[in-house]
Amino acid sequence: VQQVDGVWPLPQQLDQSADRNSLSPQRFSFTYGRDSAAQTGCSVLDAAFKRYFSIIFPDFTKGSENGLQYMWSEPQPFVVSVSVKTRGCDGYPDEDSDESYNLSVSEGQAVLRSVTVWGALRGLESFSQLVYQDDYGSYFINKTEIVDFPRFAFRGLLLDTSRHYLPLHAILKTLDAMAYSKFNVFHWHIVDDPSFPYQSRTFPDLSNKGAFHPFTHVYTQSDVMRVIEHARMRGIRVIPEFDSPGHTQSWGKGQPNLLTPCYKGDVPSGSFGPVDPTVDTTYKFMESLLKEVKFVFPDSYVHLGGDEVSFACWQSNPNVRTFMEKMGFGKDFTKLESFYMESIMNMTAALNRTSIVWQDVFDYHERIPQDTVLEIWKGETYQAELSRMTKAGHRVLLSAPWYINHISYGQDWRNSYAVQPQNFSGTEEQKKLVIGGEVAMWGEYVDATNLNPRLWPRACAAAERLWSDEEKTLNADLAFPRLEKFRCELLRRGIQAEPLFVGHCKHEYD
Ligand SMILES: CC(=O)N[C@H]1NC[C@H](CO)[C@H](O)[C@@H]1O
Repeated sequence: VQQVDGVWPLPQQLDQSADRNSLSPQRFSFTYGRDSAAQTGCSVLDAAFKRYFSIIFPDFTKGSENGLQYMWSEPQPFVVSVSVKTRGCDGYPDEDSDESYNLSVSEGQAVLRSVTVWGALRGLESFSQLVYQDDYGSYFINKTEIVDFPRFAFRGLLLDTSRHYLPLHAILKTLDAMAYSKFNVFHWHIVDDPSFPYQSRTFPDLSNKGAFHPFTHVYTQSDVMRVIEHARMRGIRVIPEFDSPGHTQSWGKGQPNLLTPCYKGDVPSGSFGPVDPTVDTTYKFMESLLKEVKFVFPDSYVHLGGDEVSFACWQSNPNVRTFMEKMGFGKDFTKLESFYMESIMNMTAALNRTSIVWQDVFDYHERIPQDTVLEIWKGETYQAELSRMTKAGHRVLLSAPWYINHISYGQDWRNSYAVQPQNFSGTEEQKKLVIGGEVAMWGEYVDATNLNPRLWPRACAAAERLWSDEEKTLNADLAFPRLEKFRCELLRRGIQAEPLFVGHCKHEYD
């Protein structure tokens, strides 16, 4: 059995030898190193030990001697000893979490050392990918040395639960698959024009009237807490996005007088536009909503949106025009958008949260708090945008070339793989302001029936770009066999990942 270079994304340093050890589930265990700051009782790692045991040995349940019969030798014990420098088992991963780890696999044992439990999770994932089976089902692992850490700190994946509702299990399964590729941020684009599935405790009518259905197509507070905890156990941050002032049609169903009434001539047309930025009630509403978001979502970042605001409705409304005059904005509606966005970014800062906004906010030359992160999504000229934004001293996230809701025939993972997020004209300081990137799976044509095959393994290409060393991962042809193997591993783990090209897997999806 020739073992293909075994870990996706590629570790910074991976040395594998041909020496192989047999493993037997009966004699395999994860333990805490004597010098580990985390010991039994560490919620994140106790759960990870169980989870990875069943990932590695899916057909074996502890204590059932009906495991694989050994014809020729008494199984050797194999112990994985995990040592973590700082405890922090009950907290949340954040932008500064150290995810580095070292893994040394030798005869009968593996030693995994990391600074935090989040790094230990990354090491356990790599360890799990090193184990393989021969045709008789016996388990093996080769002698291996790994020194690893992520190239970028922010490695995100966006799901849109407004264009189509995604059942909770689909979100949890996506978090599982994200962890397999070492993604560490779940960008939950939770509401938008078509539906408002988030069940707000402050404004219950938002989902009562704005969801596709008030009972079956909502995320209750306990659903949201389950997502956050499931993510935490995998070292994944959850960053919610409440996108405004555009993309808010569903908000108007449950919150009267929030949206701008559009006019036809000098009478309301009956349709509504972006949030009405001219009335105080709007800012009172947004402040209450953001206060709730702060208490429900522990991450110190919140995404405020700010994309695709159409000015036509504002323009048609006489009250808005009066407001523009009063404020001295003249006919420039980007000034009105800026006024609104600056207000809610300042509200967010006052709530001790850092905001992320789409690039439109920057493109409108708005006054943006220096620590606000800008997310690039417009495909045409993202390199120029990277230069402009980092020149202005902002941290940026690159998503534009990773809008994988766009599909085509053939191996389009190669386009994602070819992206170089720091390949733009700028100083080294500017390059450092690229904190990472994000794969987007917008939901116009996606729901639980096609989410997984559309996401996986195509998202894995960006995962390697965001984790691995740039120089060692320049060649998609060299990556292909590794990604093919990883795709088969995803199938074995129950992720319905579509094929990259012609071929087969030992464990086909069933
Ligand atoms: C920031 C952003 O991407 N805004 C919109 N742009 C097109 C997308 C589909 O590709 C979605 O409709 C999304 O809501």
